[in-house]
Amino acid sequence: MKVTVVGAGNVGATCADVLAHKEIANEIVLLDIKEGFAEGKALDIWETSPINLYDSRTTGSTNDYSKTADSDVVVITSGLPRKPGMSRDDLIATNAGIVKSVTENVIKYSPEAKIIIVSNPLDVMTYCAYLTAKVDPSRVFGMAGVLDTARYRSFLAMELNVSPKDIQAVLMGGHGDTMVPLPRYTTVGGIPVTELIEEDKLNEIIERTKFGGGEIVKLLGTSAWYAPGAAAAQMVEAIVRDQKRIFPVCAWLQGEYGMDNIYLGVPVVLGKNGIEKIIELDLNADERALLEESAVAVKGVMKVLDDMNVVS
Ligand SMILES: NC(=O)c1ccc[n+]([C@@H]2O[C@H](COP(=O)([O-])OP(=O)(O)OC[C@H]3O[C@@H](n4cnc5c(N)ncnc54)[C@H](O)[C@@H]3O)[C@@H](O)[C@H]2O)c1
Ligand SMILES: O=C(O)C[C@H](O)C(=O)O
Repeated sequence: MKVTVVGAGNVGATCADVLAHKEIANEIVLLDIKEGFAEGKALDIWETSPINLYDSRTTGSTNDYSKTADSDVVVITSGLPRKPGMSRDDLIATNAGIVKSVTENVIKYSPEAKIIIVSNPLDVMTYCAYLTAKVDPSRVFGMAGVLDTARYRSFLAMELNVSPKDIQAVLMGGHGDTMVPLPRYTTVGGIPVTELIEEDKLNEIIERTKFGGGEIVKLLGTSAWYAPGAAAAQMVEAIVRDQKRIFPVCAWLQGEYGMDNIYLGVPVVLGKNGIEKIIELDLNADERALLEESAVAVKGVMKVLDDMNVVS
């Protein structure tokens, strides 16, 4: 299996490292526009192979997409990260052009690839890649929910002093402050979370999750990379190993949840064909209202992209 990661910065290099270390693909290509950057990162990752005992091969390329040819999966992480005081949506002006040109090259050299978008603003950059790639939306989707639920689960594990492995959760909506964690669908070792934690404490954790990206930006001066890189790699693994994992993924909705023509985070089955099924939960009125609010926010930014006329 061949996997390309575009953008050899913090998230892209971390993703490539996890893919290699876990032998998720035997051929990993890291590509960046900055001269020598991807080659350097790829070489550094490859030099961990005798220590970490794996044989997946990681190579780098400075903007030469012929090296990425016939990739099975491509992860797009190229673009600016936000700085303190910025919202993810503030990145649209720069990142839309980057995601568009990268997607054109990706699809030219790997016409059959499944494409996972990571660049922000996530839902709208996924929409941008979909408009550019002009392929079935089951093959173009975004990584956000795996990260957002990981944050939620890790905070719950800290609070309850239990293993994060035993916490299952679903989170829906856009990858922004309007994301929708769903306590009704959160369990700890099969026990509904609401039986283990006070409502106030749970609400605090939900709020922390919604602003989890911003919490890291404030601490680091740039955005997170360990959890995002690992989350993207976990999605790649589900595809290349045809695992049929159920993950919250930014997917193109055409009637699901009563919504049309919008990229939004929903639970899906992820396997060798990309998004193999969108799972429709029976949301209650409050949950539906939150999802609709999130969809309005995403639609607003999609319109900004449409008005920019970046993608024809
Ligand atoms: N979806 C998520 O949950 C999530 C999580 C973390 C970060 N992000 C986003 O991912 C993106 C990358 O974050 P980062 O921390 O890795 O940033 P970074 O600055 O460390 O890396 C970005 C890389 O993209 C490269 N790049 C820029 N234009 C390019 C082009 N045209 N072709 C190829 N490479 C190009 C840059 O040279 C740089 O190396 C940001 O937009 C960030 O907001 C999303
Ligand atoms: O917060 C950011 O800007 C990056 C990313 O979307 C995240 O949630 O970590």
